[in-house]
Amino acid sequence: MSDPNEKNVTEPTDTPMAETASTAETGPTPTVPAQGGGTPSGPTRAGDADRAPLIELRDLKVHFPIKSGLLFDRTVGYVYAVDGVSLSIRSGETYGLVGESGCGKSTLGRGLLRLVEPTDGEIVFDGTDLRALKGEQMRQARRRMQMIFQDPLSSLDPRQSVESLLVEGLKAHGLADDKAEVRKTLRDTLAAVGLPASALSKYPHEFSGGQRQRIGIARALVLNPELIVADEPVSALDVSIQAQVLNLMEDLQNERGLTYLIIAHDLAVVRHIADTVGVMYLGGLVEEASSEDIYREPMHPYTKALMSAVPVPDPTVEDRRERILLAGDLPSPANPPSGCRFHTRCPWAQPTRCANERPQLREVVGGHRVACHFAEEIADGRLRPHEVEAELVRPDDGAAPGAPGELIPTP
Ligand SMILES: Nc1ncnc2c1ncn2[C@@H]1O[C@H](COP(=O)(O)OP(=O)(O)OP(=O)(O)O)[C@@H](O)[C@H]1O
Repeated sequence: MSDPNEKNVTEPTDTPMAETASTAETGPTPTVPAQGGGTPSGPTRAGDADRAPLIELRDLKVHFPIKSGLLFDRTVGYVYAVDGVSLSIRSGETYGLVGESGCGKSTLGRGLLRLVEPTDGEIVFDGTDLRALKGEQMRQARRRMQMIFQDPLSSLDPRQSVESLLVEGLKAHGLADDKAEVRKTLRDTLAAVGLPASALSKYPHEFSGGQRQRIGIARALVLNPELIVADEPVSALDVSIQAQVLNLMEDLQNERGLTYLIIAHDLAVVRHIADTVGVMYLGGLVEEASSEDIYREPMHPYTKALMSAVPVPDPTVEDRRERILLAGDLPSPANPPSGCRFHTRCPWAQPTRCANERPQLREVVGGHRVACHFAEEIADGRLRPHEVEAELVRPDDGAAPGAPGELIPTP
């Protein structure tokens, strides 16, 4: 094992090292055998509606108890981090989950993998209810579902070499007995993420941010999973490096038929990589559609607000488009608003119904699901926005972004 402080490494760059690696280090997939069915072979194109769901969440809830008392032995309430989410991800699909910080995205990803124990609901993975699995069965299932974390430096133990980081997972699943095979798997996995075999003897701090994330991806990949949950996989990276890592993820998906749940607060990150996008607000899914549909015509007021905050490269379009500026913070998930959770910030909220009745996620137009009582009326302009706590800036009203614009009273 090499000395972690040894400085005989070339200056890290984010250019994939595969470009300099020998051809022997590129190409083949890991040799760890797949267990169980469900892995599509060869390239897959998501958007293929005929494909069976690889994973389905049914009314998933993750509530964290709030403890009080001297010994923290009294439960005085709950943080409703995920509060009744149903979604399904087809094999080979990329599902992008977006929403403001604190809306429950990470908890959903961790709950799906049972890294936090759900309070209620079902997680059906390749036809099996994961919540019914125990011990060894759950361990076997977990090999098929891996996670990539946001900050590779904090998720990788700095005292472990890359080899040790990668072997760890294989050992945990009893797949590290055949030394020659392990060696080959590690080299192949590194090559797949664009790193040379020489990286095995190095330590995380010897790599740049993009390369560390490649190690994080290799760590997930070494077990030859079918589903990868990537929690903010590029948000710690420079913008120029983000595209490289996202392209790598896309290539790996095409080569291995991977299914992704990609969690991101940045809409631009999921726009090009996701087939389906789900928008979360305060523990619930408020909108879900194909990436194309949701970016072309967001229907839920919250999604409209999120989208309107993303700058458009064309200055003419940028100057003319409508901005919905959400005022106020996300309400506490320990004390969520009644009825529609967004009604306290919604410029289209209507008296009584929005405050009293929680809207279900329902199909409003083909494949486009929206949790809003008034989605149709908002879409066709029958309902106009008004000022509640949000401010609407209309084009041509001379108002600078951030200033209140012309307000249209509710009829
Ligand atoms: N272990 C925990 N115990 C108590 N509350 C928690 C725990 N984990 C998360 N929460 C709370 O659950 C809510 C949702 O958090 P979560 O991290 O899932 O949101 P997020 O959308 O992923 O945001 P971020 O991008 O900031 O992580 C937050 O209010 C958070 O404080």
